[in-house]
Amino acid sequence: MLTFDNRFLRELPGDPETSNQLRQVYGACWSRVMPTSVSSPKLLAYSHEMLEALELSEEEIRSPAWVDALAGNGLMPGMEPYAACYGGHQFGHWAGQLGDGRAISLGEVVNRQGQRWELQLKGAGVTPYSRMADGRAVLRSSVREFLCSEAMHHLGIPTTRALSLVQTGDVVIRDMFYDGHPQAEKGAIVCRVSPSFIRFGNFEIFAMRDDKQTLQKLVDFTIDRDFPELRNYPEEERLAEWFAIICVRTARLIAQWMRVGFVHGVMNTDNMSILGLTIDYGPYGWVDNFDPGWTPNTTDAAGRRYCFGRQPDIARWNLERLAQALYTLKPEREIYDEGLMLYDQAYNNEWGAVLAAKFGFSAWRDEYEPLLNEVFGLMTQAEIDMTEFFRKLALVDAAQPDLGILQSAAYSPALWETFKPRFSDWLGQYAQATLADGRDPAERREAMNRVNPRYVLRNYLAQQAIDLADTGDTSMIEALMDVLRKPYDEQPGKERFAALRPDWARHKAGCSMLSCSS
Ligand SMILES: Nc1ncnc2c1ncn2[C@@H]1O[C@H](COP(=O)(O)OP(=O)(O)OP(=O)(O)O)[C@@H](O)[C@H]1O
Ligand SMILES: [Mg+2]
Repeated sequence: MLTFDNRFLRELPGDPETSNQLRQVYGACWSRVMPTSVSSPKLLAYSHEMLEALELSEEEIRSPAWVDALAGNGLMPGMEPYAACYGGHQFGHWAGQLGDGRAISLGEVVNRQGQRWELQLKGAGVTPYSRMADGRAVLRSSVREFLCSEAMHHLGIPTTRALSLVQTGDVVIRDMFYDGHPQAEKGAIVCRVSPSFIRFGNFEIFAMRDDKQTLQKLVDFTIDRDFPELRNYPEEERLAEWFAIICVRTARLIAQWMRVGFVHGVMNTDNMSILGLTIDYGPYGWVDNFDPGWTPNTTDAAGRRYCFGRQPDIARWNLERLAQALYTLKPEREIYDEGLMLYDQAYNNEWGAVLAAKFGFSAWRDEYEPLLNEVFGLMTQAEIDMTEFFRKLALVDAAQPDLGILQSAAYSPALWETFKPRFSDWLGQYAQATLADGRDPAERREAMNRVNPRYVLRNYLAQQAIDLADTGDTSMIEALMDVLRKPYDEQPGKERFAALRPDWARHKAGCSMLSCSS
């Protein structure tokens, strides 16, 4: 049996109304709301690692009572469902009240080690924050959220987690491309888990409404619950230090996304975690052929606001919005200028370290910059697979560099032929720099393989798992969970999960273009 300690609900002001009727909620951080029941829940998958963290057994999670709870059909003792109130800047514009429109928190579990894990259903029915939508999620987007949450964790990237994936037995109507062709899809619910689901937007909403009292309460609460290192910090300096920590954590997060080629797809401020975790796996994607301009999100295709290469700038822009909100409490510009400067610094340091590690250098040196810019440009023009390129680069012998090793990362034989001479020049310079660095070759290779994953959740792989799951076959979900558990290991026999995007997937929906309709 789990121990619940629902601090968010207990310590923060709430909405007195308990119906799920659509409304603007003022002066409250949450609204109590019951999940809407579903017709025939079926547990499709669960995370063993998350079970362990929660101290739950497989037997328990498979039990009818737990499956019901994970589907929104019942509650386990201690659960007190609620939806949080938040706002957000979407695509650069203030969007007003958003809130958990289809996410419903069940409560905060504290395990025997004292770790706090909030459980949250995504797709559990309408809440006061559902706006025009149905509170539900489709199987395809739920499979993607479930798999990627755990894959990111195994890659060592800060993220919200996923405990379970449940099919509801009900259909959900979605117009996937917003082109007037709505279709019935299978409904599903993911149970997400995180120490905190608080977003930048939770603070913004109160600042925008000039509700300083609630904002102050939320800030104090967040620091106390989620930033215990600041509890004994002198009160006058606490807010500044807190903002600085958020900036640094965000910088680290984004540098890690860039390291593995993860593109979030919708970096609105309501999708930015105060803890610097990856949150909201919607129209995200993994870079196949390296391209800083690539965005997986069809809604973003024209402006490319959230494309791969802009993520560091967008994160900073989002931090500026958080600063703006906190300014209403403490109007001292220096606090925020200092924090944002720390963001720039932390990002540059972290990114330098990431680049050095990816290319196998013992440390970052500014003189590497032109060399790396050159190869990034070549990779973009020649359509080179990012993941494969870095794994193969580790095999290059700096004493006798052989360009042939890298060829398997090329999508187009014709482009490879065209760019071969330039790659060859580049490889010569890179080999020189590697020799000058003087690292032991075996150590270099091993270190590179610890930061350059062999296996990532390639978009087409997730789509294959979805297509099978849609027929009732969850074997590929299992297979992917298994291989992505050790993303940096070679895993003989699993090579197919490292294969480059096949041609059929190049422009297929779900494989290179993702819709926000989920
Ligand atoms: N089907 C839906 N029903 C109700 N509200 C929705 C639905 N889809 C999205 N929303 C709400 O729209 C807002 C923005 O959507 P966004 O796509 O960022 O979120 P999301 O994918 O639902 O969730 P989260 O950020 O919780 O992972 C949020 O307030 C979200 O709760
Ligand atoms: Mg969201």
